[in-house]
Amino acid sequence: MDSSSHGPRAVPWHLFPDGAGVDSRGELLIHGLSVTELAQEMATPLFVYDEQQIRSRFQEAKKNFSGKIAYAAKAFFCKAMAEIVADEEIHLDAASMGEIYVALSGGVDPSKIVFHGNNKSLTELRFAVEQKVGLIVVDSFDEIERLEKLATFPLRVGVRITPGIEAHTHEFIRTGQDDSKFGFNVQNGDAATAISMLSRSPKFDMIAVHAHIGSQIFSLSSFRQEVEVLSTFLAGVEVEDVILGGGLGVAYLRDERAPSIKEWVQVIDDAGRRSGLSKGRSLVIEPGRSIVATAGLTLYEVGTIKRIPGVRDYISVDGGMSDNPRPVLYGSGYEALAAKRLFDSHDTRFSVAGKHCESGDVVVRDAKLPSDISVGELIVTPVTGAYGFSMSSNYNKVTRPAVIFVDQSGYRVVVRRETLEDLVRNDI
Ligand SMILES: Cc1ncc(COP(=O)(O)O)c(C=O)c1O
Ligand SMILES: N[C@@H](CCCC[NH3+])C(=O)O
Repeated sequence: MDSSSHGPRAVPWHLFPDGAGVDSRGELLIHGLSVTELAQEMATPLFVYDEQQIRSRFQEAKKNFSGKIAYAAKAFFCKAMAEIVADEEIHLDAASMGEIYVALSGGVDPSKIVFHGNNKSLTELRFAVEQKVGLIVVDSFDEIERLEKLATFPLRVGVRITPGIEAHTHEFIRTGQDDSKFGFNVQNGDAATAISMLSRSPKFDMIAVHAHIGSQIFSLSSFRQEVEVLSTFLAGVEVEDVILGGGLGVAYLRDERAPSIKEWVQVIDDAGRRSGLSKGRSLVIEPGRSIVATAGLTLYEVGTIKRIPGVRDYISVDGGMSDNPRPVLYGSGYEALAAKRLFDSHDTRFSVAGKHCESGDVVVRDAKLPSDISVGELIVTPVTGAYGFSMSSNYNKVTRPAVIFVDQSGYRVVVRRETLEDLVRNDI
């Protein structure tokens, strides 16, 4: 038996929330609550978040960064999350009217909301103006026309620019390069034109410039480069805020290590000072994934096991691409572990499949699990806190899982599990 594949030291703790622990038999605990108990009371699949960890990631950012922090709602959002954002006095990056609505429902101060989107409709823009959203980041010439119709007093706006930076990440989640649907290109002069149009118009107060180079980025030098490029581009341009987007990567796999939020913001601060970008301006960051990814995990139950000798062994769980589409969309990797016996040897290869009518519906293509994994066992996939629940669907009319927040005082349901009635609620 491979001795490195079992025992407490073989558990990839860096992929689990800070509040994770284990009992003497190797069962996963979250703030002392056993996963068996949670699964029995709440059923599976279940999204479990360590609420304290979400708060402590915000605090880490606030403590170490000289500028402002806007949480990117797209990574994970619901009323309870909006309440944390409000409570921690964090700004909010909203990418739709829906995200603004949820933010307001959770008590986020509208003046702290930054509204993004490459195709904001007139209805969405009107809603944002009526709700007195703090900043609208203009993404296109068409949007300038739309906003001119709405502005009855000088509107606080920013300009999203595409600085031409190729960040090292999956091509679908890269956004800073010239070939992008987002923002005004620096290269062809559109960015400068948009800035001067908005600065000259009496309808607008052009107070910010925004760029975002992509997501799941491990190399801090990409962010340093972003700051330097912006500093050159903005020489002589007067703005209050320079918004640098989000994008810090997180470890999903056993052997991966990502920079911490502290390391990330220190690089940005340092580059801001050295390049002069932060002189007389506030820098703003918009982290999403790095705040919530590791705080969340998913519990599944094994339903069937299919062994195909010489080919592959499958275990199928009670969720899949409807609660985590990332493996299908981006080929993203996750770890899967037997949640009630983390110390057992995880040395046998299985494909953890979902329950959807789709061969590609895989949660983990090559998971290492105990050889005697059995029907009814609980499987945990860590690091599902970002872009899992937020990108979930009802494919095959599967109901979305519940979401619970756990802290030292116990757990609370923040999103209830969808019911069958929910599936026909909007049908006429
Ligand atoms: C404009 C903007 N800001 C912030 C984010 C959040 O990025 P991440 O979750 O990678 O931190 C995104 C998504 O990538 C984005 O498009
Ligand atoms: N949804 C992507 C990230 C997109 C970032 C949004 N701009 C992911 O799961 O990795």
